[in-house]
Amino acid sequence: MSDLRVAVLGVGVMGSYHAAALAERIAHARVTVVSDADGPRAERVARAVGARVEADPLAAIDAADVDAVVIASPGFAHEAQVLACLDRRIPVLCEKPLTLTADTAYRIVEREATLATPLVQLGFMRRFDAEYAALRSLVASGELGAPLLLHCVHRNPAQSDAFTSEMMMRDSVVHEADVARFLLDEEIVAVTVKRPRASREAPPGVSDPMLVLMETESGRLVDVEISGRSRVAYEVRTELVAEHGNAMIGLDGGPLVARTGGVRGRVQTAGFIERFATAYDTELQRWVRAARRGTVDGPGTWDGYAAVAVCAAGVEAVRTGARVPVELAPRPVRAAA
Ligand SMILES: NC(=O)c1ccc[n+]([C@@H]2O[C@H](COP(=O)([O-])OP(=O)(O)OC[C@H]3O[C@@H](n4cnc5c(N)ncnc54)[C@H](O)[C@@H]3O)[C@@H](O)[C@H]2O)c1
Ligand SMILES: O[C@H]1[C@H](O)[C@@H](O)[C@H](O)[C@@H](O)[C@H]1O
Repeated sequence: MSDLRVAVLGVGVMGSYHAAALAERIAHARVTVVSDADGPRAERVARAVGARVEADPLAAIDAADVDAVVIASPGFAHEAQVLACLDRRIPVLCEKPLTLTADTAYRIVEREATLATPLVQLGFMRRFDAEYAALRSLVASGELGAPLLLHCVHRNPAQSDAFTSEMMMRDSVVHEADVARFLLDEEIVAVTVKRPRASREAPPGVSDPMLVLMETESGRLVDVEISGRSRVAYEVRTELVAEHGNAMIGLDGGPLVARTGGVRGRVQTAGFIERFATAYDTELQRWVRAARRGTVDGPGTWDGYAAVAVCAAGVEAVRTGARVPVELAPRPVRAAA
C-alpha cells in the first residue's frame, strides 16, 4: 500500500510539529499539502517538509493528492474543517478542542454517526503517553480497589495574553476532562470553578490560577488546578486515590527541592512538546496506520464532544460562580455498514 498523503491545516506550534513528524519520523505517510492563514508560514513549513501550499484549507481537504488531514488550526476553525473532511469521507486527526461549543461538537458526532466507520480522531495525546496508559491499566486491574478521587495539576509556565480564563478552560482543562473520562471510564455530570486571588502575572480580568471541580456520574470527584502563568515549568500531574491505595504520575523523579526558574530538584520539561513528544508521535503513527485502512484508532468524536461539553459548563461556572450541570445529548448509534 502506498504512503498516506496528508494535508496539515494550521502549521503554528502544533501543526508544524506534526508536519515535521510526518516528514521525518512517522512511517507510511508524507505531507503533500500545507495550509495556513499565514501565507509565509505555510511556505516555510511546506518547503521544510517537501509539500505544496494550498491557501484555502477547504480546497486542501478536497485536493486530489490528499488522502487524510491533520487539523491543527485554532479551535474556532475546526468545525468547518472537520465537516468538510466528513463530506469527503477521509480520515482526520483533529487537535483538541473538537469545536468551541457543545452544540457544534454534537453536530459532528451526529454527522459522523451516519457514516459506516468513524473517521475523526481527537488529539488527546495523553491517552498515548506511557504513564497515563499505565495508570489506566492499574485502575482496570482492580489492584487499588475502586477509584474515589482524581487530583490533577496542569501548570503552563507562560501563555500569551490571548489565554483568558475561557481559553484556559477550553484549551487546557479540556485535557483533564478527557483524562478523567479515560481513567474513570464514566461521564462528568457537573462542574464548579473557584477563582482564588489572581496572579499579577495574568492580564487584568483573567482568573489565573483556577480550581475546577468535576463530579462524575457515580459520584467521584476530580479536582484540577489550572495555571497559565506559573513561571516555573510545564507541570502536569495526576494522582488517583482509590479504596486500597493511590498512584501518581507526572513526577520527574527525585525529591521536590526547589521550584523556580524551570528547576525543581532537576530540570523540568519546558513545555508540552518536551513532555509529550513521544505521545504525539505514537498518536500520529497509530492514526496513520488506521487511516490507511480508512478508519481511526484513538479517542473519537464522542470523546471530543463530551470534553467540549464539560468545558462549556466550566466556562459558564467561571462566569456565574455556580455549579453547572453537564447535560449530554443521547449517544447516536452508528448506521449499519
Ligand atoms: N494536543 C496538544 O497538546 C496541543 C498542544 C498545542 C496546541 N494544540 C491545539 O492545536 C491547535 C493549534 O494550536 P497552536 O498552539 O499550534 O496554535 P498556533 O497559534 O501556534 O497555530 C495555529 C496556526 O493556525 C493558523 N490558522 C488560523 N486560522 C486558520 C484556518 N482557518 N485554517 C488553517 N490555519 C489557520 C494560524 O495562522 C497559525 O499558524 C489548537 O486547536 C490547539 O488547542 C494541542
Ligand atoms: O494548547 C496547549 C496544549 O493543549 C497543551 O497540551 C496544554 O497543556 C496547554 O495547557 C494548552 O495551552
